Amino acid sequence: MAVEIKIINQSSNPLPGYATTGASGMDVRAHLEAPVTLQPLERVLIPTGIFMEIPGGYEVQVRPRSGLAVKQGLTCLNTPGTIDADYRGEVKVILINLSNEEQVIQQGDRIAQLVVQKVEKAEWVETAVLGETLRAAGGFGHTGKQ
Ligand SMILES: O=c1ccn([C@H]2C[C@H](O)[C@@H](COP(=O)(O)OP(=O)(O)OP(=O)(O)O)O2)c(=O)[nH]1
Ligand SMILES: [Mg+2]
Repeated sequence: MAVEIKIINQSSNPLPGYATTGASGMDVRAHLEAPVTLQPLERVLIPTGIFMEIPGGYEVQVRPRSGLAVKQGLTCLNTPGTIDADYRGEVKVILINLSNEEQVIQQGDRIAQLVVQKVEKAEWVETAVLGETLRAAGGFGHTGKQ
């Protein structure tokens, strides 16, 4: 499926891109004038230098990269981040350091991945009665119990 995304890259970074032909997400890079250091449990808003025009009916999700998570304890705090189709500001990534050591983000580091998704819009239809199911109101780990 082809989705047109307009990206204005103000940095010297390459455009976000799929690392392999089968990749779901395009890796996106930090756009920094100086390295950013995160103390344990510190969160920071990292600019990417990119702005985009997402077609109506789509969104872009900002997701963490597993390599950063397992090696450095860095993840996106609000995962998946939502880039709305009508957003024209700079895409930013909220990173948090969940390791117990200081972590440094350098200019050009691949900090997250962008996934283009179709968005369905729903309308509420008010009703007094909901359809019955076996699960009913059970949730939050209620299955599999004796
Ligand atoms: O990881 C993210 C999440 C959001 N945004 C930008 C694009 C998005 O369209 C806008 C608003 O995001 P969201 O709806 O998640 O935040 P909010 O707290 O509800 O803010 P708003 O009231 O502006 O919608 O912020 C990012 O750049 N990165
Ligand atoms: Mg919002």
